Amino acid sequence: MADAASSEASLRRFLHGLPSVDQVGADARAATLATRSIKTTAKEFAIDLAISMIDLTTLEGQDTPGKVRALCSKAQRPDPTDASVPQVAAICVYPDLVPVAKEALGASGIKVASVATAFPSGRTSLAVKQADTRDAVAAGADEVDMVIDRGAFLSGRYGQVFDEIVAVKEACGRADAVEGQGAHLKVILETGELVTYDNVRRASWLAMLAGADFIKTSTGKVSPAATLPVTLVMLEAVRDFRVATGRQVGVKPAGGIRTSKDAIRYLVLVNETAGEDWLSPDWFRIGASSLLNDLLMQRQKLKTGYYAGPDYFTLD
Ligand SMILES: O=C[C@H](O)COP(=O)(O)O
Repeated sequence: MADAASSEASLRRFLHGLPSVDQVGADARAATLATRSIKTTAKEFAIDLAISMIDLTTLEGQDTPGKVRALCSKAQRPDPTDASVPQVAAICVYPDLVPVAKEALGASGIKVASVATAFPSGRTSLAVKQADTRDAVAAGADEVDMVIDRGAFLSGRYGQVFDEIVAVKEACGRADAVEGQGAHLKVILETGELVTYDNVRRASWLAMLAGADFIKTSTGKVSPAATLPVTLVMLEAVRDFRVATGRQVGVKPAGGIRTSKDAIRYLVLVNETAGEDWLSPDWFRIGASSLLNDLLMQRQKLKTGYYAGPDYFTLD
């Protein structure tokens, strides 16, 4: 395994030596798991678990400190009338808004995740990507969501992608942290641009070999974003990577996940593919800008028997 990362040629040999993904099989398995029904009690549990796994995201050019502060209050008390609703896992913002989120979240325990490395395209020099990352971490980001260079990956320049991830991981280190305790690094594969499931599997392994703490499907800016079959392939990769190396890596589908039904399908997929060890916000996140309200509505329906309607909750 250590050999795999030692040179461009061995990296290529290793990645192309991974078993091919059975695309029809992956699609069929994801579709079958998506039809699995769960009991009401399990649904209540699943909704709260899904809320606790959300990276509540705003990544718009028009974002303002005020919007981020509102999102941070929502992250801490998703339903102000019901203190039993769990808080979300993290707030995900652009780097310049990290200080605002950090201050608003205080000691809540909610993480601040920052996109970096010229998100969403990733098209800039490595020096600028590292500076972008260092800035976000210096401003207090607990987690960094970087994008890989899809152009380099699709051209087969795996060593370049590997080295960039290693360099960004280094930039995640904090001056005041013990070695190995910098910001957590989520590596966005942008699977909607990777063309094949084999590429998704290779990119997952490449990112993990280079030191990713999480692998993430998408920026949310490219279609298709997260899908169940692609997430299935990534969950198989983290499962197999742990068997091979003993190191556990998390998974984050992001983009286009808007309903409780979708969120629960992802949880079933995690349970059936990687296993229970991944069913926690430490190892599975859902990147979403507008999923939370639907989860709150379904939660209230389960508890009271009626829907409160979207106007009852503050905007996502
Ligand atoms: O990382 C999260 C995505 O950017 C959010 O995408 P979404 O707006 O489709 O939920």
